[in-house]
Amino acid sequence: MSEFDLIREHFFWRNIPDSVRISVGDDAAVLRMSPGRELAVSVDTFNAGIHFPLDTPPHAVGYKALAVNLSDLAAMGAEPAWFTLALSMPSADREWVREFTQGMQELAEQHNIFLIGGDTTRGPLSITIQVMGWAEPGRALLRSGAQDGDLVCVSGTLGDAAAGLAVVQQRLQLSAEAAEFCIRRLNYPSPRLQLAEYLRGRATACMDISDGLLADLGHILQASGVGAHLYHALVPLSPALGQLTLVQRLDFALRGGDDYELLFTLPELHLSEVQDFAQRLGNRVTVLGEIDADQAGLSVDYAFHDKRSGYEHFS
Ligand SMILES: Nc1ncnc2c1ncn2[C@@H]1O[C@H](COP(=O)(O)OP(=O)(O)O)[C@@H](O)[C@H]1O
Ligand SMILES: Cc1ncc(C[n+]2csc(CCOP(=O)(O)OP(=O)(O)O)c2C)c(N)n1
Ligand SMILES: [Mg+2]
Repeated sequence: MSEFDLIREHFFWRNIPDSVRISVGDDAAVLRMSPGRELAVSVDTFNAGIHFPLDTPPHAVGYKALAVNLSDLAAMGAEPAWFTLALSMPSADREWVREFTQGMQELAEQHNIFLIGGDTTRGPLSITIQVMGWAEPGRALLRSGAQDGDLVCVSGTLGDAAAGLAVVQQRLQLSAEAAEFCIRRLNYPSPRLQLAEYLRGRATACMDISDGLLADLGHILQASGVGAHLYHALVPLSPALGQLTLVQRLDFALRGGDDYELLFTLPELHLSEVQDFAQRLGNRVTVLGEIDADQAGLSVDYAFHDKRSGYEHFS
């Protein structure tokens, strides 16, 4: 099957939204801008063997490659609009591409984001997605902005995906039920777009957790020029991790990464409304600590056995 057959079969999506004048099939997409709004843009690469195990089902690869990018739009409090897809793969495996596109399209439909173009090449399996979305002028959620006394909050539970990866890589054994839950959390992260929208105008700083809580909270603290105290007993853990030792659980939850939950700072007066809203979405929001402007960096009431704070590509 040729490159162009693949593109025609899988990447020409129907129901083109009004905002797209020219989509897949020309030299560039042409988009209708929305006056009075700001455009949020982010790109992330997803490499086989680095970002996902080689034997990950193609449906999950397509889903997650888009999910991690939608999570960046959520982290900014932006509304998804369009994305481009650069796909490199060793051969034109029609069935593989079909399942990959299905996974991606399922999530794209849920969040109203449309594929407007891309590139298809031969090479090691690698997916690069660029997402674009709308932000209200001056109201995007930034990493800077955390204030003394704000609560440090997180959505969902942490460490499930890292435990799922350890199970897939046969470094960890869990009960069949717990293993299935954690592998699902690894392969099908949920971008927290609705919660993020509610955080606009309430949270003072926000990001998504990709590299691990400690590493990513470090980015908020640095961008905001403040420190924080974190209490390890408050970290939200799913029942699936209940079978692990404390050291294992905290390692996955604090430094494992791949969570794609929201990490944000919140003035205390907004806590109960944010928690109620999260609960209505079937999610939860947990307070892990507080911002302290007089503190240098992060203090955690737990002694780690090494200095790693999260996932880092080049160390
Ligand atoms: N090669 C690059 N060229 C330009 N900017 C980059 C490059 N790599 C990363 N960045 C920028 O550095 C910042 C941090 O990147 P990253 O850690 O990938 O963020 P995230 O975890 O949100 O994906 C982002 O603003 C990103 O756009
Ligand atoms: C095979 C495999 N090894 C390791 C991981 C764990 N992992 C890979 S990348 C990553 C962090 C996120 O990736 P990055 O490229 O840093 O994303 P960004 O921070 O740019 O969003 C994690 C936790 C994985 N998911 N699969
Ligand atoms: Mg990145």
